[in-house]
This record gives sequence, C-alpha cells and structure tokens, in this order.
Amino acid sequence: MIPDDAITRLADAPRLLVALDFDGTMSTLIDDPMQARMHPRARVAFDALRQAPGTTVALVSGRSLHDLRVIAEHEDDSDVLLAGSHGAERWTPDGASPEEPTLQERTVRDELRARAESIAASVPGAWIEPKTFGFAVPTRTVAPPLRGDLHARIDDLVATRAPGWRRRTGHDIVEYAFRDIGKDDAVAWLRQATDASAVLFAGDDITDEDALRALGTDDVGVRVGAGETAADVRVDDIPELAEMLVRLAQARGQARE
Ligand SMILES: O=P(O)(O)OC[C@H]1O[C@H](O[C@H]2O[C@H](CO)[C@@H](O)[C@H](O)[C@H]2O)[C@H](O)[C@@H](O)[C@@H]1O
Repeated sequence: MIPDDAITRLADAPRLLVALDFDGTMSTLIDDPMQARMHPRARVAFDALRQAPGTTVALVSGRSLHDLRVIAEHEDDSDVLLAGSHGAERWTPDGASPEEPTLQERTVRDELRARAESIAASVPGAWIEPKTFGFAVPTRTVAPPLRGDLHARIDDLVATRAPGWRRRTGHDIVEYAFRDIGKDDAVAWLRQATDASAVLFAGDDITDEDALRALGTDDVGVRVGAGETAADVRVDDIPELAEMLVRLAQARGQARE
C-alpha cells in the first residue's frame, strides 16, 4: 500500500532530496554484481524524478564509487549525486571526492584480500569482491551447506589480522571494511549538500536501516521487501517502489503548476 499522505507531504517540500539505494532497490539481485542494471520501471521513475522541479536525486550504495558509476550508467555530466562505499566516496556535479585509503591501509587490505581469496578458492562457487575499503564475501553462488564454514573461516581471518574492521551483513553477502561510515552519514551529507527541506530514502537491506533510522519527521523512509525496518512505508518490490516514485514526480510537477 502506498500512502497518499506521504506523497502529498513530499510533493509540497520546497527542496526534496530523493536518495535511493541501488542493489535490491533500483536493481534486481543477481549472481554477477557487475551485470546489475536499473530495473526498467525503476529507470523510468528515476528519470521522472530528475525532471521534477525542486528535486535532487542521489544514489547511496555500499558499492565502491567506481562500481556504482558503472552499474548505474552514470555519466560525467549527470545531475545525480552519488555516495559510494556507504558514503565514504562521494560524487557531485562539481567533481568526485574519493577518500583514498592510505598506503598502510592498502597494504593490510590487499594482504587480507589475498588470504580471503585463497580460502574462497577452496569452496566451490565462492569468490571475493574487492572494495575500496575492504572486501566482501558474496554467497549467492555457494551451496547453502558450505556458506557457514566459509564465513567462519573469513571471520576468523579478519578477527585475527584486523579486529577493528567493521563487519556488515546483507542479502547473501558479508562485507568487511576499515571505514566505519554508514548510510546515515551519507544522507546527512546529501541533505546538507542539497539544502533539502525533506528527504525520501528507499532501501531493501540491513545497511539501509542506518539511513532509515536517522530520518526526521518531515522525511519519508521506504523499505523495499521483507525484513525488520524503521521505515514508515513498505513496498513489496521494485515495481511498486517505481510506481510510488512516478506518482511523487507527477505530484511535484502539479504542486508547482
Ligand atoms: O548498498 P547497496 O547498493 O544495496 O549495495 C549492497 C551490496 O550490493 C551488491 O550485493 C548485492 O547485489 C548483488 C548483485 O545483485 C548480489 O549478488 C548480492 O547478493 C547482493 O548482496 C554488491 O555486490 C555489494 O558489494 C554491496 O555491498
């Protein structure tokens, strides 16, 4: 159910930020992360919001900024703001502001990643996804009975060699990172950068809950799919979210006629 009062409230905001998670929110989850692209209906809604008056659209993702730009087909002249690596890497039309890992951080990251890769090599279907500030262990291609042991071995590796790294879980994935920044930080930055008077944030996974919990009374949080959530609106799937976003784009146009 898509509540009309949420649409009306956001339609009247002087400056609206629409901040959207990517995987599972704008794009269907698939086995090969770099093949992910926006769902066609999500793309229509996304483009409609970009045209809506007084509205800024942003993507907020756990992906590295580089990978996010590839899968979102984000061009250099885009008006869409990006927060990659949960907000540690940022892009605005004025330029990117990637926070580079230090030489020491890169050395530790590369050593742990190589060790994780040799563990993954012994498990059919397992692989390690490189990330700017660490790495992830996706398991969609690993048989369920093998996943527990794989995660336990890599948990042990990280706990021993880099106990300060942050561990996050998501849909069929565990991520380890040496930057402790969350999507709440990303949305706070975007809110300030766009001087937004209201925010719509939509996401489907545990890391999105950081942003959803941090929203204010003038904002609207949307959870896509099942799971415990701090969002005030839940939609079943990406097409239902897309329908809501199209209605919002239309309502913002009408509010300014
Ligand atoms: O914050 P997000 O944009 O939702 O990114 C979270 C993770 O997304 C990707 O993994 C998820 O999507 C994959 C492709 O559909 C899927 O194979 C995987 O099971 C999902 O967890 C990405 O690969 C991760 O790096 C992101 O952290």
